[in-house]
Amino acid sequence: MIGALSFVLTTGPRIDRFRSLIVVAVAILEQATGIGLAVAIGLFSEVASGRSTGGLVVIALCTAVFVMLTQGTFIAGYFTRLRLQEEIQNEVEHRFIDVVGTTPTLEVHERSSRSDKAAVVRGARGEIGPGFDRLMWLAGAALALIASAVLMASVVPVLAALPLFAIPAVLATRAADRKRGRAVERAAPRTRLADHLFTLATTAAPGRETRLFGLAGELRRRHREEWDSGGRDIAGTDRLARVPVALAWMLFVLAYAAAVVLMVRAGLAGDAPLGLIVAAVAVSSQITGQVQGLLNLSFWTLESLRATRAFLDVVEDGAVERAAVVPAAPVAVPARLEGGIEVEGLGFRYWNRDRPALSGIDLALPAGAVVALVGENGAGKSTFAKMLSGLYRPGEGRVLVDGADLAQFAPDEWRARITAAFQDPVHIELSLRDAVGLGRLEHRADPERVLEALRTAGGDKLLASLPEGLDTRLGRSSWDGEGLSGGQWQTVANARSAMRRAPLLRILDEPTASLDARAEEWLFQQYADLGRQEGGVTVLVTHRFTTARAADLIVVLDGGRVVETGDHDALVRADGLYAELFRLQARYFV
Ligand SMILES: Nc1ncnc2c1ncn2[C@@H]1O[C@H](COP(=O)(O)OP(=O)(O)OP(=O)(O)O)[C@@H](O)[C@H]1O
Repeated sequence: MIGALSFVLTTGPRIDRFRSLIVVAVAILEQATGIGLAVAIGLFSEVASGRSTGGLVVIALCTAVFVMLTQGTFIAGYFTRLRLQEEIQNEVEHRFIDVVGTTPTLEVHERSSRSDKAAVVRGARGEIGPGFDRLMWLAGAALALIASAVLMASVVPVLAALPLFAIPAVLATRAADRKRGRAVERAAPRTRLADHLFTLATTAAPGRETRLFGLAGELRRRHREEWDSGGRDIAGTDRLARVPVALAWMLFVLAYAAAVVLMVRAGLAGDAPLGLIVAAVAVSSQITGQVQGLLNLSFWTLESLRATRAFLDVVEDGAVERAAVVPAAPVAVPARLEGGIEVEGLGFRYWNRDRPALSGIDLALPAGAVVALVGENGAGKSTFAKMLSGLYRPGEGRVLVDGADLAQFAPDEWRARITAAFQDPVHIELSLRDAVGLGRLEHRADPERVLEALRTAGGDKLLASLPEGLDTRLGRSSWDGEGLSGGQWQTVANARSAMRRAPLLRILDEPTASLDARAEEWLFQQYADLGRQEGGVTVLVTHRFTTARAADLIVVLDGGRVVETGDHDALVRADGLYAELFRLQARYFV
C-alpha cells in the first residue's frame, strides 16, 4: 500500500503542479468552513454579550468574506479538480496500454495469476484518477477533526482525546475494505466471465449466432448467475466486515455524548468564556459529520489506493517479465537466414493445464522452405507457431535461428523481422490503407507498398469493389463503414502480413480458412514463391491437405509431439497418421 500511496501523492504534482496546488488549497479550505463558522458564532456571542455594535459589524463582515472565500474557492476549483483527475487517469491508462500491450509474451492475457489482476485494473481504473483529490480531501477532513478537538480541549482538556475514539472506526473501515478488496479479486474470474457474456449478448459480431440460436435469455441468465455468485461473495464479506465498523462507530457516539455533557457542565460552572463554549459546542455538533466524512473519504481513498496497487502490480509483473525475457546484451537478429530455424527438445505447458501442449519437439526448418504443420484439433499447431514467434517462453528446450538462441534476441527486434496471419484476424476498423499499412508502421502511408501487399494477398478484387479504394472506411461496429465478409477481412489481414518484406519467418496460421479455393491456391503460391526467393522459413498451419501436400516439409503433430515429418509422397508411403488423415479428406474430393 505504501507504493500505491507514494504513487498517488507524486503523480498529481508531477503531471500538473499548479492544478495539484489548487486541489490541496480547495480540500483544506472547504473543510475549514465548518470550523471557521463555529468560531465566528462563538465570537459573535462573545461580542453580543458585550453589546458592541461595531464589533458585531466587523465579525459579520469577516464571516461573510470567509464564507465567500471558502465557497468561491470550492466552486472555482471544481473544474480544476476534475481536470487533474482526467490528466492522472489519462497518464495511468496510457501506461497501462504500454505495459499490457507491449509485454513480450502473451502471459498478461492468458496466465490467470496475471490476467485476473489486469482485469481488476480494467474494471476499477476509473478509481485511480481521483486518488490524489480523495487523499487531499481526506487530509483536509483529518485536519478539520484535529482543529475541532483542539477547540473542544480548550474548554475541557480531556476532550482532546475525542478524535481518538474515531480511530477504531477508521481502522475497522480499513480492515473491512481490505476484505472487500480480496473478495473482489476472488470474484474476478466470475466478473470476467460475466463481462464476456455481456459482450456476447450485446455486441455486433456474436449477434448473428445469438439470434439464430435464440441465446439472449440464456446469456442473460448465465450473466446474472455469474454476476450474482461473484456479488454474493462480496456482499457476504461486506456484511461480516461491517459488524466491527458498526461497533466502533457506536463507541464513538457514546464518547461524543459524554463530551457534550462535559462541555455543558463547564459552561454552567463558568470555567471558560461564553464565546469559547458556544464555539466548542457548535464544533462538537459537526464532529459526527466530520467523522462520517472521514470514514466515507477513507473508503473512497482506499478504493483508489487498491486500484492503484493493482495497477502497480501489473506494471511490476510486466517489468519482471521484461527483465526475464529481454536479454541485457541481446544478440543481433541475422539480416538473412543462412541455415534455418532449429528446434531442440522444445516443451511448453499452459499455466492452468496439467498436460504439456508441446513436448520433446526436435525439428529443423531449413531457410527458404515451406513447412506445413498438420494434425488434429488441439494437437499443438498454433501453440508451436506462437513459440516460434516468441509469444510464449519455452518451458524446456530452445529455438535456434541460424544457431543463435531465440531467447538471446530482443523480442521486439525478432518480431520486427517476422510476420504472421491468423485464422481469426483482428478486424481493424480503419481505412483500408491503414488496416493493411499497419503491418509495417514505417510504410503505412506509402500507397505503392500497401497496393503491393494487397496484390500479394489476392486483394485486387476487394480493392476494386470498394467505393473509395484505399480510403474506404472498413467495418460497421465503430463507424458507418463498409461491411466486409469473413473472407474479405481475412484478405485484409493477409495483406497486412504481406507488408513485411523478406521476413525471416512467415507464420500462416490457417489464413486461408475462410477463403475460396481459387484465393487459397493463389495465396499459397504467392507465399511459397516469396519464401523460397527471400530465403525465410514459411510455417503454414493448415487442415487442408491439398495445401499441405505442396509444402517442402510436412510436420505432423499429435498430442503435442511430432509424430511424422517428410514430404507428401514420403508420408503417404509411410502410411501413418498423415496418410490416414489425407485419405479421409481425399474421400470427399474424388
Ligand atoms: N490459452 C490457452 N490456455 C490453456 N490451454 C490452451 C490455450 N491454448 C491452447 N490450449 C491447449 O493447448 C493444446 C494445443 O492447442 P493448439 O491451439 O496449439 O492446438 P491446434 O493444433 O492449433 O488446434 P486447432 O487445429 O484446433 O487450431 C490444446 O489442448 C488446447 O486446449
